[in-house]
Amino acid sequence: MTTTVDVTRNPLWKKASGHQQAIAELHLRELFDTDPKRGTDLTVTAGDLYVDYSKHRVTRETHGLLLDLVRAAGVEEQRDAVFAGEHINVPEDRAVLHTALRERRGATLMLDGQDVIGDVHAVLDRVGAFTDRIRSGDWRGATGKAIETVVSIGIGGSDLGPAMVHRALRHYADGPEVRFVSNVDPADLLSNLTDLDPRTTLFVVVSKTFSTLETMTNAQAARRWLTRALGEDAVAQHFVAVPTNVDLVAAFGIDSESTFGFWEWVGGRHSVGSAVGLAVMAAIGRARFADVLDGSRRIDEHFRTTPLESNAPVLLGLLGVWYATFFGADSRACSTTSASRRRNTKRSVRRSARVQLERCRNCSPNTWTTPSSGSAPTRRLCRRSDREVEVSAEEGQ
Ligand SMILES: O=P(O)(O)OC[C@H]1O[C@H](O)[C@H](O)[C@@H](O)[C@@H]1O
Repeated sequence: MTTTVDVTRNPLWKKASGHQQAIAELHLRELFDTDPKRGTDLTVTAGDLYVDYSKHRVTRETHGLLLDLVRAAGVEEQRDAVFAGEHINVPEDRAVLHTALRERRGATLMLDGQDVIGDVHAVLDRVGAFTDRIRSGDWRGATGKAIETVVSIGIGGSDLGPAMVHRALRHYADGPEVRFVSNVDPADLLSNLTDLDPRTTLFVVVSKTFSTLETMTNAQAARRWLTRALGEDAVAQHFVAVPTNVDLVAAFGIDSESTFGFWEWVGGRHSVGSAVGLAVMAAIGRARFADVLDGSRRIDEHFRTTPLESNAPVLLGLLGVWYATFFGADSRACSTTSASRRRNTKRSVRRSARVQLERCRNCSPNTWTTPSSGSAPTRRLCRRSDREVEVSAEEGQ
């Protein structure tokens, strides 16, 4: 059973707050002058990732203090509870097992009497076989034409994961074109359909409940667009479903053979490793999709087994808490490096902490990301915000 600890009542919290006040005005240059080895020591590796947090506003003392807080908060126990399939989603009384989606074939994890890993691979195999058929042109639409475009309809957790992964991996895409529709404003669907041919279009309706208003409204509109051109019988060849609630799918007219389930114990964007990622698999192929799952598993293993001191997800999470809560930086800008990004960093680093918080007000900052460091929104955020902004840089290719 997992318990929640109010770490803000721990004396360590006050200590961290005092420490923040002591170092808040220090320039990064001073931090390097007093600790020249921080550039190599305040770094960790996780799989292929090299994480350098030496340019952040932390010292070795900050590192130690924050890790003490992590231990006091019981993060290690909570982490182990995640991997063990305990019901850490307390309000919904559910396990949170996205890690099971990338477990190796043959591993075992029993959840409520059911072998979760066996189920995961059975569905991945079906999705793989289906997307192979789409990619090879073996799966035909109602008029006998191969599928050229896959339109994934979903919202929230049933859209964000696949849309993000597809965007990140678009340079590996060698299958049908993939588009994502989530907005209930009909303009979103219509603008995506306007240049498509119903004869070569396949819709993937992704919805855990298969009853979300936005998704079902868009799915019904897409169905009308298709059946107006090809007739009711075409639905079976042009629609597939990714639900947990299989019963509602049949009523929509989607075949059970074209229904790829997922589970109550996975939620949000992390479900992309399941059948929710079907459109991504269609775009990049099952082998590359398996590579994504392998990489995710390596990070899971790192998170599960690496001591907290050099545990990348823990340290990056702590940086978020450090800035958001102790510096009052309620926004985080992530950007690739370049001269203009460096200017933003300097400006942000110069900015002194304006808000001192005694208690956790905002443990999770808003994250602003941009593929190009020259991006106007991030620049504007840094220049106009009267709050601290955490700037993290990702080295461009
Ligand atoms: O997958 P669905 O049941 O269609 O739900 C899709 C989304 O609906 C809402 O936006 C919820 O806030 C999200 O948490 C959920 O991911």
